[in-house]
Amino acid sequence: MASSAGYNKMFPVSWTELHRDARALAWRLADLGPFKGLVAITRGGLVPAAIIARELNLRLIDTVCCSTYDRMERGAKVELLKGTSAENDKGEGWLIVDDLVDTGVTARAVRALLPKAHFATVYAKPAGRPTVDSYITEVSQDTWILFPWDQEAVMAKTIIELKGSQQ
Ligand SMILES: O=P(O)(O)OC[C@H]1O[C@H](OP(=O)(O)OP(=O)(O)O)[C@H](O)[C@@H]1O
Ligand code: HPA
Ligand SMILES: [Mg+2]
Repeated sequence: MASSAGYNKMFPVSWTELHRDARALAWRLADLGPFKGLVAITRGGLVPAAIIARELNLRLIDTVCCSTYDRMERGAKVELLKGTSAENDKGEGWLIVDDLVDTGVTARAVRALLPKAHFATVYAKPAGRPTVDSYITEVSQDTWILFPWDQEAVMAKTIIELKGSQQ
């Protein structure tokens, strides 16, 4: 059964902010390498991975393909759709990149495949924080991080309309 984690705040992230935060993560990772290559966790890890690979001059990029959430609903388990050749050496010397860690279930599943890799996310929530090695920005557990690829421009409600809908 799917479970909803009770998100009641939105933290919208723009393309510019995501680029800045991914570059800040790359600065931190630059002192921890060199890495053999980078494993991006699809799909959310793909954009930060491209930015970080550029900054660290990594050309060897692989993916672990998995699916945990359907929109804002968490599924019963992490579905692993594709692994990586980095598993041959348990991920030693590899960098894993994802957009965020929330509950940590995705990170734990990928760590089981690549226990020796360095796991980095741009954003982290408290429950998942212990499962990653590096991150840049922490947000509270009841916050949904709204990535730029999940946003569209719409006409905002006025304050009077918003107040009216609360009455
Ligand atoms: O810490 P967790 O509770 O496991 O949540 C974090 C994971 O959930 C999201 O992926 P999602 O399954 O939504 O797929 P997507 O990357 O394709 O959007 C996000 O990109 C992380 O990979
Ligand atoms: O806060 C989030 N934002 C986007 N995707 C997610 N997947 C788990 N938590 C989140
Ligand atoms: Mg993901």
